[in-house]
Amino acid sequence: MEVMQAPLLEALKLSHAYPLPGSWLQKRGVHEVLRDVSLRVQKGRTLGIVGESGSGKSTLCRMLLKLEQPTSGVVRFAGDDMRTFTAQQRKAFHRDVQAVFQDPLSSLNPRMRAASILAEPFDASGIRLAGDAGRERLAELMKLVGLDTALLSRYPRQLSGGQRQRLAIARALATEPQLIVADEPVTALDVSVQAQIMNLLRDLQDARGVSYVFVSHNLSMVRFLCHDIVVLQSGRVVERGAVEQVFEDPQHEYTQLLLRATPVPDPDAVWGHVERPRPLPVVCEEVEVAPGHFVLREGVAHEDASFPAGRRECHHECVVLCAVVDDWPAGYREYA
Ligand SMILES: Nc1ncnc2c1ncn2[C@@H]1O[C@H](COP(=O)(O)OP(=O)(O)OP(=O)(O)O)[C@@H](O)[C@H]1O
Repeated sequence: MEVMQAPLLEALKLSHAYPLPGSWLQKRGVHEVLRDVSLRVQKGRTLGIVGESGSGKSTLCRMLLKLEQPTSGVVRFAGDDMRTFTAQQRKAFHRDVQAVFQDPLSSLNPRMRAASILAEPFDASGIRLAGDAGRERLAELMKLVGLDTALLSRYPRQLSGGQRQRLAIARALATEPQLIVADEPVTALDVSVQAQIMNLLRDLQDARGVSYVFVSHNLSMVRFLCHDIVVLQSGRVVERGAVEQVFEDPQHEYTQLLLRATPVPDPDAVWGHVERPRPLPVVCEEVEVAPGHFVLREGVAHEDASFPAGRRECHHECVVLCAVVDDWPAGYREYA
């Protein structure tokens, strides 16, 4: 049985398909990106989403952030179905759920100084920041993410990559959100800065009880930060459960493959080998192999009109993470 604590955010059987080029008029052909994805984010906990490039992680994040509509399925925040949000619920949602993306240069307005970037979420929530109290609030945010207040007058391009991502995190924290969806927040950073940002995220969670959805290719980081994990292959959840349980006893061969490709601090290990996962069977069903630990297994065939006719296997280019770990920073062992 799954732990029955009311989730902060819940996705139920989310599917998403993009129309193939030229298909609007002809009404045929879709690129199915996600299929029947279910997940839960608990209060004060972190859910990791992993999977190869193109498996649908960012699309899933956009749907959780209400930036994109699923083709079918439901997302609930604090028990409320996003499809039927009132204007007031929508406003509260955009205050309570924030995002941090991979590339802060493209997510931060290049024409705004750091102070205006941090003040923006307050404006959007109708909170007036003025005078000393306003300056103090911005200084508090900067301090929270370990940035010097002198940087408030800088433009994003005048900050280092690590400083920019700290600023993006500060902006996400401005409205005191309950959930931050972080889509590969450290991937674009120098490896030595990655550990600092990972520690910052964890400290912020300890201090503020914020929940995270954390997307990463790096399973060591997922193990460091996340409590629960969802493994995506070709847009389907092949395994989900508590991080420790899934890492200690991975049941799906794709999860096993990802874990084999994860760097471990073993100087004798040979890295750089790429293993390709087998395509998912056409018919699958989710099985609970241990309490709260779910695995996608080959299921019994049945007619499914919504599935593109003739499709037999995943059409993504499935390339598994290839870990080249010559230059791991000294802090790496903290993740292991
Ligand atoms: N707007 C779009 N229109 C059509 N196809 C799209 C669109 N956005 C994404 N896709 C396709 O959906 C699939 C999933 O993309 P997505 O970006 O969600 O994957 P991902 O797991 O986040 O990949 P990565 O790890 O490389 O960021 C890909 O095949 C991608 O080409």
